[in-house]
This record gives sequence, C-alpha cells and structure tokens, in this order.
Amino acid sequence: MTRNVHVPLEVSEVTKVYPRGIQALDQVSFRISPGERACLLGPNGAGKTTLIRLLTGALRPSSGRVSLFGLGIDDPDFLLAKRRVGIVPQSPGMYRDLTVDDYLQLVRDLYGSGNIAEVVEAFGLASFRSRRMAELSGGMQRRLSMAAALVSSPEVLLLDEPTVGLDPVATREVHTFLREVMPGRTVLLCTHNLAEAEALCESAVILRQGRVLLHERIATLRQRIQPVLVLRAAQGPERLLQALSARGISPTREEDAVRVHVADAVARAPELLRGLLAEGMDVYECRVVTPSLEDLFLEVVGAKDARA
Ligand SMILES: Nc1ncnc2c1ncn2[C@@H]1O[C@H](COP(=O)(O)OP(=O)(O)OP(=O)(O)O)[C@@H](O)[C@H]1O
Repeated sequence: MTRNVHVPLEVSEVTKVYPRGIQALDQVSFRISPGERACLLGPNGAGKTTLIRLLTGALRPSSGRVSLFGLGIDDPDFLLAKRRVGIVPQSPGMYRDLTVDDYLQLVRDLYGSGNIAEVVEAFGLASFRSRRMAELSGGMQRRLSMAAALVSSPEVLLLDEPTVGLDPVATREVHTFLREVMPGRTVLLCTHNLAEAEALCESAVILRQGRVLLHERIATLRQRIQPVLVLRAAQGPERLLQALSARGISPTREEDAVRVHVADAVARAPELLRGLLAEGMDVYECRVVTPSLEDLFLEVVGAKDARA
C-alpha cells in the first residue's frame, strides 16, 4: 500500500462490522485533499458517525485502512498525525467537572502544544474560564469544543454535527466562528443540516447504507440537475397546471406555486411566459431556481431514503 503523507484524510476499502454482525460500513474509500472543505452527508444509519470515529482513531476498521497524513492507526507515528487534526465532537462528553481552563489545558497537553489565551480570546471565553463545563449552555459548550479543537492550530478539522441541538442564534454564532477558522484548513464536516453544508463546504461525500454514493464538488453536482422554473399566477396553481399541461409540459405543484422542469429553463422562460400571458393567465412570478444541496441530496439518495 502506498502512503501519501500529503493526503490529510484517507479511507481505503474500509469495512466496519459491529458486534452481532451489524455492518456499518462496506468497502468505503475516499480521500480528502489538502485544503478541501468537504461535508459528510447521509440518511440516519448511513455510517457517518462510525466513519468519523474511525478517523479519530476511536474505532478500528474490521478491514481496510484509515489514515491521517498517510499514517494508519497502527503506525508508531499515528499520534503525531493525530495532533495535526482538531476534532469538534457533538459534546465535550465526560469532562463535565473540569473548568473551561482545565479542559483547554488538558487538550493542549494532549496535543503537545497550543496557545490557550489566543483561543479564549477568539471564542469569547474570557469570562467563563473558571466555570465548570457542566454549567455551560449548549451553545457555550460548542464554542468551547471549537476552541479546544483549535488550541494547537491544527491543519485539519473534523466536525461532528457542530450545530445539532442549538437554537438559531447559537447556530449562527457557530457558523460565524467556523467561517473564520475554516479557510486554509482541510475540513470534514458531518452534518444533517444541508444549508449549513452548502454554506461552509465546497464538496460533499454522500453515504448511504454504509457505502459511498458519491464524492464530488457541490458545483459539479449542481450541473447534474437542471434549474427549474417556479411560476405563480393570480388564477392559482390548478389553472396554471392546466395551462402548462395543455402546452405539453408536465409541471409539479408546490403549495401555491408550480414547478416546471424544462431543459434550458433560462432560454425557455420568456417564450413560455409570453404564451401564458397571451392566453390570459396573470402570471405574477416566474423564477429560475438553481437546485439546492437539499435537492441534490434527494436526487442522489432517493426521496424515500432521504432523511438527512
Ligand atoms: N456501537 C454500535 N454497536 C452496534 N451497531 C452500531 C453501533 N453504532 C452504530 N451502529 C449501527 O451502525 C450503522 C451506522 O450507524 P452510524 O451511527 O454510524 O450512522 P449515522 O450515519 O451516523 O446515523 P445518524 O445520522 O442517525 O447519526 C447503524 O445501523 C447503527 O445502528
């Protein structure tokens, strides 16, 4: 097996079978390149958490190889590679009785280096330094997790659902911090929040039933799905549906609007609009909508299996 010390995260033909034969991952392979900001998506049970835990070295694969900067878990220098990876878990977990300061010092000692004062300042933790972790709000705990992950200025960030359970204000705060710290780093962000994934990442790894369905740039994925036209008329969606069907178009209804999937929506829109207006339809909205990551996800994973 060739080792590529320049590849921050690599998973090669990894299978993970839990006790009692539950297979979480089946021959999963992908690599995240230096500077790539990738999201890890998939429906419940797809294997995302398992994959993140394998990458952090918390779990061992049943077969295959997981490596950080070319080093696998059994490599004597694995710890050195791991120190180049900051991990933001869903919760800081078992250290509830430590103070914020104690926790940051513990993390710095584990990583062997780091600047606590800098992250305390960057993440607005100055007035919480002597607070026990158990006494922090969910949003503040997440801030602390991010600060801890960044104490040693790692080149790579592994984020496991960094905003799950947070209210919209705390979520926005996490996004603001992440926008500041992500540039220049390699990132793998596991999330169910597709808007978050789209806002923060430029590529996506999509898992389903323990297999990689795709690993692509989001911009490339977008080209796979054509834009759609969204139309609204004063006469309501039913009349609009009839008018469009009479033109040989098969629209779909979406609450008070109608969606039309036509090839080359931008070029077709003016002609379609002129025709509808000429026959008395009072179309007051005609919008070309490019697919969101959610649309892409539904298309790739299949709507029936798409609870991200
Ligand atoms: N410790 C475990 N023991 C046995 N089976 C497990 C264990 N952890 C996960 N599994 C199983 O492995 C599969 C993948 O689970 P995993 O938690 O990795 O998926 P996920 O994509 O993170 O799901 P979710 O989005 O719901 O968090 C599931 O079938 C799950 O039931």
